[in-house]
Amino acid sequence: MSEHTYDVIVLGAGPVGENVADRAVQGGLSAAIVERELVGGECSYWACMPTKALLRSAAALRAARQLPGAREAVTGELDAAAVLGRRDSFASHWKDDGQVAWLESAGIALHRGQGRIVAEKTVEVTGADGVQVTLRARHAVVVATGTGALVPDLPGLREAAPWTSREAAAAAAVPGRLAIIGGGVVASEMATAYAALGSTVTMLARDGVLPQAEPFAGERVTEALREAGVSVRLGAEAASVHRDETGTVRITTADGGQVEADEVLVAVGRTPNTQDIGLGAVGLKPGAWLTVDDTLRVLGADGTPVGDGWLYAAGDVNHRVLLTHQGKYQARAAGDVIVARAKGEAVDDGRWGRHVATADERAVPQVVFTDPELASVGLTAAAAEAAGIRTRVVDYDLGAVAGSSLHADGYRGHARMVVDEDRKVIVGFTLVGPDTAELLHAATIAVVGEVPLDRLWHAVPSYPTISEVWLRLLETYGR
Ligand SMILES: Cc1cc2nc3c(=O)[nH]c(=O)nc-3n(C[C@H](O)[C@H](O)[C@H](O)COP(=O)(O)OP(=O)(O)OC[C@H]3O[C@@H](n4cnc5c(N)ncnc54)[C@H](O)[C@@H]3O)c2cc1C
Ligand SMILES: NC(=O)c1ccc[n+]([C@@H]2O[C@H](COP(=O)([O-])OP(=O)(O)OC[C@H]3O[C@@H](n4cnc5c(N)ncnc54)[C@H](O)[C@@H]3O)[C@@H](O)[C@H]2O)c1
Repeated sequence: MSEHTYDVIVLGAGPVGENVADRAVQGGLSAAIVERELVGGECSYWACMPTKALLRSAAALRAARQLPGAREAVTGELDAAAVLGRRDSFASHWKDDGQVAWLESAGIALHRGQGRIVAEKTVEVTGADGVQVTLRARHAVVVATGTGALVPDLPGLREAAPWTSREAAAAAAVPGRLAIIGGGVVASEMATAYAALGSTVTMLARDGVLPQAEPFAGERVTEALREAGVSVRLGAEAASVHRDETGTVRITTADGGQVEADEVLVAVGRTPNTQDIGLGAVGLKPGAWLTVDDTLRVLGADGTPVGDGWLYAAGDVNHRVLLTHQGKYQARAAGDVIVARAKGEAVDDGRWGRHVATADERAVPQVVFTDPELASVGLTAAAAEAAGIRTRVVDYDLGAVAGSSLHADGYRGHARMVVDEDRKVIVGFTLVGPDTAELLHAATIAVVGEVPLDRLWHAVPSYPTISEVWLRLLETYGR
């Protein structure tokens, strides 16, 4: 068995693993990455990129149809085959040559195969051909193995060969009827996409639509999905699933109802890829989420770093935030702190320090690419109150802003800012409305920068943009 030694070994070449390795190399260390499927991970081939490609053309068509002049120029229907074709190219046709070339240019070694931790700072890689290689780390091993779709133990579900987010993202054809179990982010985005592509979509949203968001956002998205022809069944719970010999899937709901479909998508959350990575060798439970400290070191059952602190976990697998951008943010902190510790340099682990992922706690931005989009950062009003913050909630009708009415006829949307009354800073901001995604970063800066409200009066939004909602919210709050 061949052996190699590197300063840092990263398990998983998703967006997070790639970024940890890159930071380590940029800091002067050597790094290797282990990948069992495609370099680029879930995000590139089965998640962020292909799903957003599935959604984008329909959003552009809707935008054109809301404007006289443009509307008349758009006479046809959405070309589903062309959308799927564009999606294929955004998934790089499920080939990772481009990302492998990037790894090479970044000076990161690649070992293909399943990586398992077999001892302290030691990883064994088993290639598809069964050949094993041993990798030893001088300083750190980083687990960035991400997640897979959670398939619940519903009678008949597995036998019915359900779609997970992977099949929904990579489908070669649009099913006539699509049933979706779940009401979260994947369910809402895929209901939006497939309804636009021509499927008859039924959504069984047991816990509501986008229940983690501000309630007005979930309500508006529900309304829009229904306007788009989706049957949204709030509170409906799938009890059993059966696919018959003709291929038709029948879902029986807890209240005895039935839904028929050609495919059923299960979108009820994620499970960590930690089942077969050797966690038992370091006293951790296989299949569990990895708990980390603020510098992303994995903690054992006693709450202290595993070993002398050589094991790190970043991205989805640590369950802090399951978003690519936030995982990459953790990766920058983890890569840099590994370098600092390796060189004996000071660790900057205070709040908002270089080596911690402080924003994970209360300043996470997210865009849900439904139509209308939901863009949010920080805490909802309910979460802020639950955290003991004395809040004031300020709402504004996004459609009443001059820039919105210019943007699209009949523009509908809503904005909310949640103010910490003791500190007079914004702790949460939510926008729901067409094309709000690109407005979000201003709010992220305000939340992370803890910009005082009285200073925000001097941040003047351009006229006539949708961003003028900032001024309207401040006026509603009062000076
Ligand atoms: C349908 C869908 C859409 C999404 N859209 C967005 C979006 O628009 N924006 C956003 O920010 N987030 C989105 N997300 C979330 C995003 O995909 C994840 O947060 C992100 O992929 C996490 O990156 P990661 O590197 O931690 O893990 P992953 O991307 O899952 O990468 C982990 C890698 O590790 C490899 N691996 C696992 N185990 C081993 C092992 N033992 N040995 C070797 N290799 C291993 C895997 O093959 C994989 O390549 C979406 C998720 C889904 C499901
Ligand atoms: N645009 C984006 O940022 C984007 C897009 C897609 C996914 N993601 C991320 O990927 C992750 C996974 O998304 P997801 O939609 O699978 O998870 P999720 O946590 O967003 O939603 C899962 C939903 O399923 C419900 N649920 C759980 N068990 C159920 C059951 N047995 N029956 C019916 N409903 C059940 C939950 O109440 C929840 O609302 C999320 O953390 C999300 O942030 C992000």
